[in-house]
Amino acid sequence: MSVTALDTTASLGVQSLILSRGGRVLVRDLTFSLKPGEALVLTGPNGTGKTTLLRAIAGLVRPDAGSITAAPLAYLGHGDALKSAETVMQAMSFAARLHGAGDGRAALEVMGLSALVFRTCGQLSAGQKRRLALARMTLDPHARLWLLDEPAAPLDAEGKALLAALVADFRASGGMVIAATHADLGWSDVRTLEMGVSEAGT
Ligand SMILES: Nc1ncnc2c1ncn2[C@@H]1O[C@H](COP(=O)(O)OP(=O)(O)OP(=O)(O)O)[C@@H](O)[C@H]1O
Repeated sequence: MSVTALDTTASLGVQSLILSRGGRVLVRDLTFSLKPGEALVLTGPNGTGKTTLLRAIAGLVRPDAGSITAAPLAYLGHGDALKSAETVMQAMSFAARLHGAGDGRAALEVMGLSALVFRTCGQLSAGQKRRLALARMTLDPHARLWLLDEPAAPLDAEGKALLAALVADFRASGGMVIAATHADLGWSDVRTLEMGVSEAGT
């Protein structure tokens, strides 16, 4: 098991960022920073670059210009990246072993999935898959920044509350969160960046 001291000084810095896709500039001269414990919610109409910005911060999209300095991060995209034939327990225990984080049962319980450990991922509902993907993401003890793309889209009211609690706990431990969403996530004390209207950050 690996033990790493929590680096609560790690942060995120985005400087003079320009991002374009398909010949269209989506993000023009964006500068912002996040400190430990802070959360930023990306909003805005379809196609305005929320996913692109998250992917750029994750290092999956190359910026046209500018710089991004990010703390160790975990990225959860639109898809849940689960293998249909694996059971819930297999999906969790593989990730748990990878991160030296026990067997993952505690994280399953937090997301209300304890009764489903022997079900295959392919048999889960959309909301159950999302809960599992979120539970699995929490197993990475090194991540100081969570990048969440539409994290609550298939979640019911209870799932949304569990996600909000997960995020609040993570922030309380110095974690940072950026989430793209069309829904009201109900998180307290968040900053908002509306894409496609003003790309000026703080
Ligand atoms: N690989 C690509 N090649 C060309 N254009 C792309 C590519 N990926 C995304 N785009 C375009 O970039 C724009 C921004 O897409 P993005 O997915 O970042 O938007 P979004 O704000 O997350 O949208 P939504 O609210 O629908 O999730 C869209 O017009 C999309 O068609």
